[in-house]
Amino acid sequence: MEAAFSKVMVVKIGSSTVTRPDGSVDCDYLANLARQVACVRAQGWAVVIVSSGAIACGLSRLGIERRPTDLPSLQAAASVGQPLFSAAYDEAFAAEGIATSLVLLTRRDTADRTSYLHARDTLRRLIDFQVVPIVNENDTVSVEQIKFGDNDTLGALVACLLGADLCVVLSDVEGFYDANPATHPDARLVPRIERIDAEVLAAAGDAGSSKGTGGMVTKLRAARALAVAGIPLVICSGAAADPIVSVARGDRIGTLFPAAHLPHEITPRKLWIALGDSSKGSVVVDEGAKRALIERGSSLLCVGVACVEGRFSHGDVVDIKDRSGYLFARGHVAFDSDEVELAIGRTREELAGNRLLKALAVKELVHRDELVVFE
Ligand SMILES: Nc1ncnc2c1ncn2[C@@H]1O[C@H](COP(=O)(O)OP(=O)(O)O)[C@@H](O)[C@H]1O
Ligand SMILES: N[C@@H](CCC(=O)OP(=O)(O)O)C(=O)O
Repeated sequence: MEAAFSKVMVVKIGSSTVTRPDGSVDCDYLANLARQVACVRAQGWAVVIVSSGAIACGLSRLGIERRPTDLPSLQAAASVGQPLFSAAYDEAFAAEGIATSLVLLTRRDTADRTSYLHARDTLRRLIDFQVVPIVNENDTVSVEQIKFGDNDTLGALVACLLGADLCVVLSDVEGFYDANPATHPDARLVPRIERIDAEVLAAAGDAGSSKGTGGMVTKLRAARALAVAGIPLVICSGAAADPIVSVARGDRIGTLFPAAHLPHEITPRKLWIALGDSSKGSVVVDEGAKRALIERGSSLLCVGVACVEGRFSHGDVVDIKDRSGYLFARGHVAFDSDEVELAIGRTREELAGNRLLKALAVKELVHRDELVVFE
């Protein structure tokens, strides 16, 4: 089949944007969305949509006004809402002559590299078939501890998976503000963020509505992974006039997070490490280790560890933070947390001189090939 598209855009749409205040599917919004997608497709963009809203829609259909807090109720609501959503998407896009498909993913799928690559191949083939895939988390079977929970991470993951050219997050705010606008009425929109540092992260708050789940925190985490992946991200209001068409045209709306120009190459496998699985704990490192990872692209050794948080096992993904709690890297660990704790406070020589602890001195805790640095 002849390639119909030259670029790929992933559009993430939040629950508040795509549902009415009562939680039902906003069919007028979907009709407008389909028209915009048809417009950018005609300009060569393949579009993949990551849409939230199944839970809100299911609760509305079940007549449940207050969002439950227990997982089975939310999962049951998603099971009711997802087919309603899929049907509404299909109808809206069919009016533009566009076929849609449903792709439901869980962390379990994306944490496993083989399943992750299969998801990529399927999405690519759907694009070849000129279908607009509608992606969501498979909430009905997701297990709490390993849920994406928010679709911002899932959107970034899909964009990285496809090596997208652009990711757009349609939210219920105009973009990223220098403080949470829900609690700071004088907060100002920031049109462009070159680097997501600790100060920027500190300005991000939780979701402002009862429907949204991630707020700005998860959007910024997604933005960091996208930046290292070389994929620009725009966060803008889903209620703006034709936001997808505007962003595709290069209009300055919302907040742009441009792609980072890193000195080191980031492989697809590293992007999978950044986003595929949830972290099982954290490793807090000293300044020397932080510099070695960022400036020299070194592996992380146990001697650089100040403390560990949570319990993790060999092969798990962990967050890597500095002493102030600033998360700057992620990677697969080669030791269990109990083993790492044995190394804390000991010099490399002490470890090397101890028959039982020697491995902690010589083997990397996180090998550079298993490490993704967000700086
Ligand atoms: N610094 C910030 N800038 C903008 N919005 C913020 C910020 N901090 C927290 N928020 C909140 O994040 C919300 C958007 O995230 P969320 O509720 O998850 O919506 P969505 O469903 O669009 O993903 C905003 O409505 C706002 O209340
Ligand atoms: N997977 C969930 C979406 C999770 C969620 O609420 O995300 P968001 O509205 O983007 O903050 C659903 O479809 O209801």
